[in-house]
Amino acid sequence: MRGMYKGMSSPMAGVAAINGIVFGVHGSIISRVSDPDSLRTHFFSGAAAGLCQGFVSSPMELLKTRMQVQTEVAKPMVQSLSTAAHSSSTVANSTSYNSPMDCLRKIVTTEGTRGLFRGQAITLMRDVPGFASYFISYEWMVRTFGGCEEEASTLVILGAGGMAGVVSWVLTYPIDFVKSRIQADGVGGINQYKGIIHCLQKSVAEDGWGCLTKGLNSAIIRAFPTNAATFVVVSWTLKLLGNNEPMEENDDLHEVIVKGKGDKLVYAMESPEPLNQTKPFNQPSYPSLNIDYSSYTSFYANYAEDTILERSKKFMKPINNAMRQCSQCGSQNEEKGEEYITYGMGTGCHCEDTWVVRQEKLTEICSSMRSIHFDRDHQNLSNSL
Ligand SMILES: NC(=[NH2+])NCCC[C@H](N)C(=O)O
Repeated sequence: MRGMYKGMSSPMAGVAAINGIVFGVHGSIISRVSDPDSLRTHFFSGAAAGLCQGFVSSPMELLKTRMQVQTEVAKPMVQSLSTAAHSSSTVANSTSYNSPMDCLRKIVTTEGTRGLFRGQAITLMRDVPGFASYFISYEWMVRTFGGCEEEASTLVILGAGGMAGVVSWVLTYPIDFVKSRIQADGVGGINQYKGIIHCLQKSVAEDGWGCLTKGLNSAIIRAFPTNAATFVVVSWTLKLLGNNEPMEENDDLHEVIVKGKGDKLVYAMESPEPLNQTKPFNQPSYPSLNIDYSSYTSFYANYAEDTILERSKKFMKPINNAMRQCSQCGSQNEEKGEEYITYGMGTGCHCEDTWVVRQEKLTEICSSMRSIHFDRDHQNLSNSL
């Protein structure tokens, strides 16, 4: 049994490093852009993640490919020569590797440092679209089948992650095939292919178009479970680290304001109507808050309402949690953040006390948002604030 896991440690370290880059780059782009929830954002941050990891995965896959082809080509040769010429430097240098490190050393000595980047361009050609399609399809599936990422069940994440891997490999497999041939070529400086196009032409001429999907089945069988597990581990880890927990109110406020969403949220929170209905801006929803809506009109005219809703949902969580239990009658309110936003601050509980606390909170939050907004953009709002 142990033999089946031989040589596992270096690929394992490699996969960890690559996934670290992939999810690190993707996640940090998502958290910095103004529309983190759009599928387009996931597409482009996936592409960027694919680009960054490509510089690590290409040399690593080169070593893997070289280690694998030597088993097919060189080992019998080495074995048959083992008594006579095992020490012969030509054979040892060009074809037989004891370990990935040994392989790396031999590539550098025979092909130079540049040799390590054989197949670099085509790896990027595979991985930029590969990871763009990976993330956009994952995101799309999670939303379609599981509501939103924070609510999606493990089963949905497993399915969406697995399918994202499959989709990305089906789309990029022919490129991967050419990449593998290019990386297997050039051992000891002898080149069969002059470049990507030449390799493609030669392969198709010799083996037919069908060769471009050779091995696709095994790639799919590998991709589903690997990527299902990857996404589950990533989402569990983020949860453990508290990424999806409602943030401290002020952190959340800060985030929202720094990203320039404060004004939108003020509106989102103060609007008692569903945001997708048109509401006359100059009618106060909460007279006690004394907000002059007339000055808001120019601001809200251009807002993408789904963005407001998405952002607000997250923002409302802490408030929601704070308000969930009515302090007067002790009843639990089950509303989701979305409802608070869509229907203003209305809840199932109409206790006077709940209402007062809620309104105080709202006033407090609105005013801190407004004062910061005021700093950012005095021309328009200064009079009303
Ligand atoms: N074609 C791609 N590169 N797709 C991205 C999927 C990457 C994923 N870690 C896998 O190896 O399955």
